[in-house]
Amino acid sequence: MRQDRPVRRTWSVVVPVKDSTVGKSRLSAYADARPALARALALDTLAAVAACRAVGTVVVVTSDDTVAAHASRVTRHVVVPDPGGGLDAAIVAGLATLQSSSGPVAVLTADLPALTAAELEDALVLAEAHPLAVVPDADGTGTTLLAATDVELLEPRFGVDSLAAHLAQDAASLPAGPGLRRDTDLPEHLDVLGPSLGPRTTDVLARLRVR
Ligand SMILES: Nc1nc2c(ncn2[C@@H]2O[C@H](COP(=O)(O)OP(=O)(O)OP(=O)(O)O)[C@@H](O)[C@H]2O)c(=O)[nH]1
Ligand SMILES: C=C(OP(=O)(O)O)C(=O)O
Repeated sequence: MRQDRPVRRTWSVVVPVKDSTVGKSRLSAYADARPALARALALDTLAAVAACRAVGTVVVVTSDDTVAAHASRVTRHVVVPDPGGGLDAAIVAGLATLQSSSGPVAVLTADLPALTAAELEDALVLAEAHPLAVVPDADGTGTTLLAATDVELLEPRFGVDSLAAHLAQDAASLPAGPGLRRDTDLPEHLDVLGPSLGPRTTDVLARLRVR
């Protein structure tokens, strides 16, 4: 039973969130609702992270005012301004706030609206056994979680074909639940997740339906 299992290690988790006014451009089929949807994806992801027993500090790297305001109100959350320069630069800025003494560190993308705290805990417990570990996205080419037992071991190579790049660093590939694997880049990814979507994403999509 997961609830009875003691959590052995507490992870710091870095979550990069692109400004919703420009992020999730591949969801442009949602037209003027895309920014609200991008924000909802991030807030549903962050809710699961905040509820995860294996997570201590959460570092949110963003220039999105709404997401930053939300994160700054949550205990154990730190907001780091997005330095510009893209995803890996944002992650590196988040990692720079942590030290070796911080313990194990993971990077999680913010487009996982069906993620559950239990799925994240399971992956982090598995990751304890490896210096570096990766969770492949549902397409089998990207990365949703990159985890290291020490911050010094983390060299993010997110973007196109990031799974191959992280495996080339000798990251162990971890099994994971569907909410942790299905990043939502395209409208059909939201359709696949359907009833598993978090409440904020579900709400945005429901409002669109009654328009
Ligand atoms: N802080 C920050 N986060 C980023 C940046 N680029 C991507 N991200 C985040 O990284 C995660 C994965 O990136 P993508 O799926 O490519 O997201 P995206 O760039 O918003 O989406 P597209 O415009 O459709 O490519 C998402 O949660 C984004 O919010 C960036 O430049 N800065
Ligand atoms: C950022 C990534 O991919 P995507 O743009 O497909 O979400 C990634 O998998 O590293």
